[in-house]
Amino acid sequence: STGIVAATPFPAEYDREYVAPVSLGTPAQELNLIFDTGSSDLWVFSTSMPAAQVAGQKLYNPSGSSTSAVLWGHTWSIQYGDGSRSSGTVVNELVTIGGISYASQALEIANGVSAQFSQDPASSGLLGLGFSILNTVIPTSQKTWFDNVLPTLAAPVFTVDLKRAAPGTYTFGAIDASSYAGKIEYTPIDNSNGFWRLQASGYQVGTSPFQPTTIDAIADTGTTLLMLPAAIVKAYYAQVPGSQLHASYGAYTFPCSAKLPSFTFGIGRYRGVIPGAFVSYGRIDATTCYGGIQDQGNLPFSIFGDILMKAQVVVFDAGRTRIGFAAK
Ligand SMILES: O=C(Cc1ccccc1)Nn1cnc2ccccc21
Repeated sequence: STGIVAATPFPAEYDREYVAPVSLGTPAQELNLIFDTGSSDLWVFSTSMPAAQVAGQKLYNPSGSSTSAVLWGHTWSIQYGDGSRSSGTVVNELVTIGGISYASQALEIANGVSAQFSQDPASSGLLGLGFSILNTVIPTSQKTWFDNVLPTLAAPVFTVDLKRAAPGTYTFGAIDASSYAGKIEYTPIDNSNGFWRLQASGYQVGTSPFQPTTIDAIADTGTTLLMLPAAIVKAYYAQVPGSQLHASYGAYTFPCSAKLPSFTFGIGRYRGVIPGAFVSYGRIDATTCYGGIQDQGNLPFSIFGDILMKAQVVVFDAGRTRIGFAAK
């Protein structure tokens, strides 16, 4: 089988996150979830949550589904890199994405979420697309929806085609040859820590010479920005007049009037180009804009988040434990 769903950015012009529809239970309850290659829990806002933690999100109601079955004695609790968190209990439930169904998917029901999630009306939860070793359910960890449907897919892959301020797609089981230009360049991934972790071959700022250097990064659709080593970030903003490491934000900002250079990353001999305009993450006051490229700080790896993803077609190939990039 193959399946395709639209990936819609929120808020419209900031692309802070991308959500896609997931159908849960019988009769179907459709919720918009963040598809997240940086984690491996499928969790949803639910009717078990305190009203104070809900602000516009659609809630999954297990009692309204004839196919939900409590996974007794199982709980989950997750914390993400930005400190956001959620936790709750587990049911087995019918989960369908783009027409592809799995009848007894471990569906994690939230009975508590942190403010970052409560204050985000666009998302009713997350669909983890990382490796199942990262799943937080105890006492027995559960498989992701992608892991569960993998044997039924026409090809053991999913393709991510996010766009800037416009709906893109997640495709399961296929690669749409009309969605990209040229060839897909693949590189092996190390999934031993549960991430889609790769080594890029270097970078280039604007039209400056390419700098060969190994960049150890995870491909993470759940992260908005492109998080890189301090030296690379410094080299980028050195080419942005008026930019600064803003003391109060602890992040690079620049004058919204600045013309941003492109950012190129290497995958082997392939060069992936992120247009300068994609590096503006948004306005923070009348004249100041927030950079889409930021310092990874003390993280053990870089993070190729949505700022990079939206400039490429990215193939997550579980069959051959590799990731592919193509221009579009
Ligand atoms: O948490 C991160 C970034 C990260 C930091 C440290 C190690 C690995 C990844 N992304 N992310 C992935 N899913 C998310 C969901 C909410 C917030 C951030 C989310």
